[in-house]
Amino acid sequence: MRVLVTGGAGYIGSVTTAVLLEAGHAVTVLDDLSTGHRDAVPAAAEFVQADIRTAGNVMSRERYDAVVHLAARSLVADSVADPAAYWQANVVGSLALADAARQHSVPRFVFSSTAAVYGDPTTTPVRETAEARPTNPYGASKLAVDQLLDSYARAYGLAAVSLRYFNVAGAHAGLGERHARESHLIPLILDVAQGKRDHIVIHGTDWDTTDGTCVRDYIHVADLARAHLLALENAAAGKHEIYNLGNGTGFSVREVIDTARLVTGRSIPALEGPRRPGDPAALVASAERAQALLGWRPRHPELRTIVGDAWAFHTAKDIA
Ligand SMILES: NC(=O)c1ccc[n+]([C@@H]2O[C@H](COP(=O)([O-])OP(=O)(O)OC[C@H]3O[C@@H](n4cnc5c(N)ncnc54)[C@H](O)[C@@H]3O)[C@@H](O)[C@H]2O)c1
Ligand SMILES: O=c1ccn([C@@H]2O[C@H](COP(=O)(O)OP(=O)(O)O[C@H]3O[C@H](CO)[C@H](O)[C@H](O)[C@H]3O)[C@@H](O)[C@H]2O)c(=O)[nH]1
Repeated sequence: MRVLVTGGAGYIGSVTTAVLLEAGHAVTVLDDLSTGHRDAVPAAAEFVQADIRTAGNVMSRERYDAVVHLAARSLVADSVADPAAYWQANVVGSLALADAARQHSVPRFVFSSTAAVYGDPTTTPVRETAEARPTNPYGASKLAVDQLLDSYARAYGLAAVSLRYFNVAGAHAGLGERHARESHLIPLILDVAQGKRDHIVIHGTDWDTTDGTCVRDYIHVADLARAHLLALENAAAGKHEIYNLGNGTGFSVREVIDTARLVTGRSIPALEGPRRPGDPAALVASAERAQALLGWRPRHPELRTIVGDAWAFHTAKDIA
């Protein structure tokens, strides 16, 4: 397939591009480089620096079999402070992209949705049938696009898939997480291990969890990228499928810090801070649907491997 990957210069998009290329697909990356890096785009991919709202230009030059849409603004706290930017980039941008795909008869569309659409779920592990009640504009903007794709599949025959990622971490093929403004737990912990930050602040120790800190389901970025490949290959015309993607095991913030201490052999000082507004106590995926319908099986489910691969990338990027 010839695939247009939006956000392919970003963390998950670059790894997904690498995995699509490894599988023999041809890839064009469309990215405005707002948070991504030109040197993260695998050499075998074509690169176009542009906003998703202008994707029609790229589609009029070449026929695509699929769009894999990862480009977005994705910082929860940011979305609370500046919701207009999130509705604009994530909803207006995705609408323009979906309309361009429709106009240019691109049959398949795979979208990066998020566990954040579930808000603070009442049952765990979270299935796709759980009620979607996002607690911030970021999650709401992603849910709006899920709904948009659902209606486009029904009305226009689009083969659409929303992949609801839980907490993505790790590295693959020399590609990993390097955001100028980092908010994610694992890269921040590894910065502390490297001595770039003095300590990690634990956001709340009074949650209703085993050790009082928040619990999350960490998924290896290579496993997630493979899910995109399977989603593309299994997408069916006129249908919108939703898949939760995680390992089905939750780790507390303290457990993640302990794992990073083991993996890195560094002490990693941790301070206890207040809760971060908008955080749910626990988010653990049921990925049974992806396993049953896509045949997806995580190859790297161990937290130690996920943190170890992130650490290898984290240390290598300084040498390069
Ligand atoms: N990282 C996670 O744990 C996680 C979890 C759930 C969902 N997601 C979703 O996965 C996707 C990728 O996340 P990531 O962590 O790789 O983020 P990232 O910031 O590393 O990548 C996003 C990429 O999109 C590009 N981009 C942003 N707005 C654009 C626009 N208007 N036009 C063109 N390009 C644009 C950026 O330059 C960047 O390269 C996002 O949609 C995010 O919401 C991420
Ligand atoms: O310095 C930190 C950073 C994070 N945390 C805690 O670590 C856990 C993980 O936090 P992340 O910021 O790494 O990720 P989130 O769980 O906030 O992820 C949410 O936001 C992501 C986008 O940023 C994805 O969309 C994801 O699906 C959604 O659940 C949370 O309990 C958070 O409070 C800390 O204790 N200290």
